[in-house]
Amino acid sequence: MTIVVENLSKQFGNFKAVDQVSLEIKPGKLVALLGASGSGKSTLLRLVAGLEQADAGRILIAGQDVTFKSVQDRGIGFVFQHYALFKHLTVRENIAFGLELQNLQQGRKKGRSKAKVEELLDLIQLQGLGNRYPSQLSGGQRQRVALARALAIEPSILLLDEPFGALDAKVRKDLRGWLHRLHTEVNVTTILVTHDQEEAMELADEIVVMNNGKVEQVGSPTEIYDQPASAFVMSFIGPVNILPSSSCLFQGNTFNAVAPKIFVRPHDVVITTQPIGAATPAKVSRLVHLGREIQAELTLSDGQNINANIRREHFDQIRLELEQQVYIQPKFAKTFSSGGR
Ligand SMILES: Nc1ncnc2c1ncn2[C@@H]1O[C@H](COP(=O)(O)OP(=O)(O)OP(=O)(O)O)[C@@H](O)[C@H]1O
Repeated sequence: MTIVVENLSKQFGNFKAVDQVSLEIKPGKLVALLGASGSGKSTLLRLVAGLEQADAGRILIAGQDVTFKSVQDRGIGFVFQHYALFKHLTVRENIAFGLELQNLQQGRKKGRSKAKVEELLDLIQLQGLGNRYPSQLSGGQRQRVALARALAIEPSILLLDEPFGALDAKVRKDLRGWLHRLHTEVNVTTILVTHDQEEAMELADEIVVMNNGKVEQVGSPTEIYDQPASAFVMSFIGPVNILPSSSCLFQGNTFNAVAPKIFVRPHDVVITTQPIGAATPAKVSRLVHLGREIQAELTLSDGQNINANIRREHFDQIRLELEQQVYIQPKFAKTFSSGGR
């Protein structure tokens, strides 16, 4: 179902947590709200859920104005980082919980949930663990059960607030792959709140970058990375060197712009061991081995530091060493008219 948010605002005291946000989320898409802590992501999600009341603006779900509708009337499934499973219920009972409640409300017989619960156990790949209690599961398994519980009522929208936030990096990565497959299968319109840009890049059809309660940019992961709309987006998504335009790196090349700051991605810094063209001399001050890439910290003659990422094969060819003199050139650089806000 399409979700439309129009000029939505929410204040806590004098603090604008969500400030005139407008968005359109297309049916079946997975959209990530990405931003630093305190940027208003969770508040926006809670407004869509109906857990907070907006001060101004409207929320439309499938064309219906739900701004003043209760949580129950919005047909939404939630998974929060700290929204624990019921400890005294088994996995099966946890998944069935919302369904049983629905049966009760709609005057239907119990039992109806059985087949649905088995189907969901299949979907989350925990077929053998239906009779376990939450304390007998790993953190990743618990979050999968939480997702199955949210999906059980066949929500028209799924809202996920840092669903893998408390888990370690390896489990998070596995669950990301799993959530991607699950979303392709059930295809429910989903909003995912995360502060993890890798998670957003990997999972989302579209990313909404938030900053200070406002939307900085909406776009596909590629658009956000390759065509950042602002200095904030460029520095928030992916590593970047931010240098004054007076830096010696830009003398003698076309990147010497009028903007006060110039942004260069570490993989756009070309390193050679011999002087070529307008390349600037620099010294290797640190080498960090990141597996397939090596991060070289280089010091320019004006004392500025700049990071360059070098692919393993290239590194093996040029064989850099600490304190070595090299020559660097930006392959690509970007400026913003606001001057690096
Ligand atoms: N109930 C509340 N009362 C007062 N201030 C609040 C309340 N809820 C949120 N805030 C404030 O609103 C701002 C936005 O909070 P929100 O939780 O939406 O941010 P977030 O981007 O989700 O951050 P995080 O990633 O840390 O969860 C924060 O400064 C927060 O302190």
